[in-house]
Amino acid sequence: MSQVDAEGVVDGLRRTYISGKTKSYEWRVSQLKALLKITTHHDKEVVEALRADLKKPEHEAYVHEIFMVSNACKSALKELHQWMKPQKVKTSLATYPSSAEIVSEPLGVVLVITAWNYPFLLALDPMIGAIAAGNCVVLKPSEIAPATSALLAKLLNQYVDTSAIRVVEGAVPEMQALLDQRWDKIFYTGSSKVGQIVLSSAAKHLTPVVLELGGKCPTVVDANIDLKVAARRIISWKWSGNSGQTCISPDYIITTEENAPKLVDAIKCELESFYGKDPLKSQDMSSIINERQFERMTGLLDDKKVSDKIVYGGQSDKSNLKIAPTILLDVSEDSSVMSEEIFGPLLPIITVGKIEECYKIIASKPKPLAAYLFTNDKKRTEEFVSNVSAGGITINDIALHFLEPRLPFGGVGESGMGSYHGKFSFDAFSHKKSVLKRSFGGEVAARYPPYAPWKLHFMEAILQGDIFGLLKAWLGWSS
Ligand SMILES: NC(=O)c1ccc[n+]([C@@H]2O[C@H](COP(=O)([O-])OP(=O)(O)OC[C@H]3O[C@@H](n4cnc5c(N)ncnc54)[C@H](O)[C@@H]3O)[C@@H](O)[C@H]2O)c1
Repeated sequence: MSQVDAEGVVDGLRRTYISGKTKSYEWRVSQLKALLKITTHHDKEVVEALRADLKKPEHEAYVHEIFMVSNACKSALKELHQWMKPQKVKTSLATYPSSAEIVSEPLGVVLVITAWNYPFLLALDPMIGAIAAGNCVVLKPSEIAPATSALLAKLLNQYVDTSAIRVVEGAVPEMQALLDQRWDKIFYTGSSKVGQIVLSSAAKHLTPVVLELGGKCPTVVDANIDLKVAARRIISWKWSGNSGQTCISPDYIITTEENAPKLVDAIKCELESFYGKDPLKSQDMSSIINERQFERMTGLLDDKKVSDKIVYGGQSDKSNLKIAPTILLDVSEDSSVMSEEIFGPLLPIITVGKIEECYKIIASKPKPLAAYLFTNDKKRTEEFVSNVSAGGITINDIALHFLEPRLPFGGVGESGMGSYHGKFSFDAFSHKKSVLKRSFGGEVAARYPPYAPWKLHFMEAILQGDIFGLLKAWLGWSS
């Protein structure tokens, strides 16, 4: 796509937006229903595309992507009317007599850029918010998941109103052409490195952004818990979560020296019950997305600082781009596996004397997208929630805050800015317009010149909502 093509796409959408078509409730509902149809009429094709891109098991394709998109559509369809309603707010003495409301208005023409790891979900989930809020949208899927990118382009062209919703496939040149345009919002999911490129391009036009980035998500495992349940839940969003290629997968574990061997045994035992003795042959685990990521992952294991720390797994099969679930015990803090986001099937365990030492380790790294704690101790839970700054937290499970549509999903610090899901998606793509209405009554002479001391006292009392002060000023008393 050339610069001129990108300009053409945006100009076309801007004309549609100005026509006012996308603002109506009916248009929004029709487009959300079209997205829902994609999930119900073409689910098998989506499963096939995800298998081609990631060897994603059918179960994960449905649970982590297709059902998530259809649920988000259904909940937007159910709640849209309510979301669109102006929200009445109380007014103060300063504006008396008046009424006030917050009106949600669409932003205009928005760009949604997505990552490859959940290429169906991460494309359509933000789009649901953008459409519900009444915007025109360009979707740029990830070229690194080409089968899903092509399917999204085909299905969206077939189902949605292409005068308002467009898909632009491609890689860096297409991204650059798109980023050179003026947008009313950019919603980006991906790495921090590209997030910086997006943010600096957006700055040229003062375009607001949502950045959904990654980071190293810590998982703290306390003593005296049900280790079998904890192990199963950790596995479910580490290896069963796209082979660890998930932004909210546990990146590393912190536990006590005493607890570590028991935890390792529990994870090993559950891994074997899930994937058998030769996990490389299991059909229930995704592959690594491509050779570049495969080499990066095996490179992390070849690091001298970690190669003798493998206590489970470590096998790989380049021809199938598979890496076995791998546990590393007591890796050094300055190894690459502990300094960069792993985003794959390796799980380092850091041991400490006392569990409270976890706070220092977590705080020594950039703020993560998610943090997890397994404990039976209520005080420890409160302490963790108060001490750990993260995009979101789940206690005694992994990633479940992501599934809860009434919770905002997003990062903090280096893990991102802004949030979405449910009503938060609608809000992410809306401007909250303040509207105050008055009649011609309620004139107050103190507002206007010629100014006088009593007028100043009067205005001070009005702005502070001080009725007694108002009376004093009115009657000419000074304090
Ligand atoms: N917060 C979340 O919801 C979330 C979800 C999934 C992934 N992630 C994060 O995303 C990262 C992995 O995703 P990724 O590798 O697809 O990200 P990426 O940043 O490489 O790619 C994302 C998008 O940026 C484009 N892009 C790539 N290089 C570019 C460049 N030089 N200039 C302009 N555009 C470019 C790609 O075409 C793609 O559409 C991980 O860090 C992960 O934690 C975050």
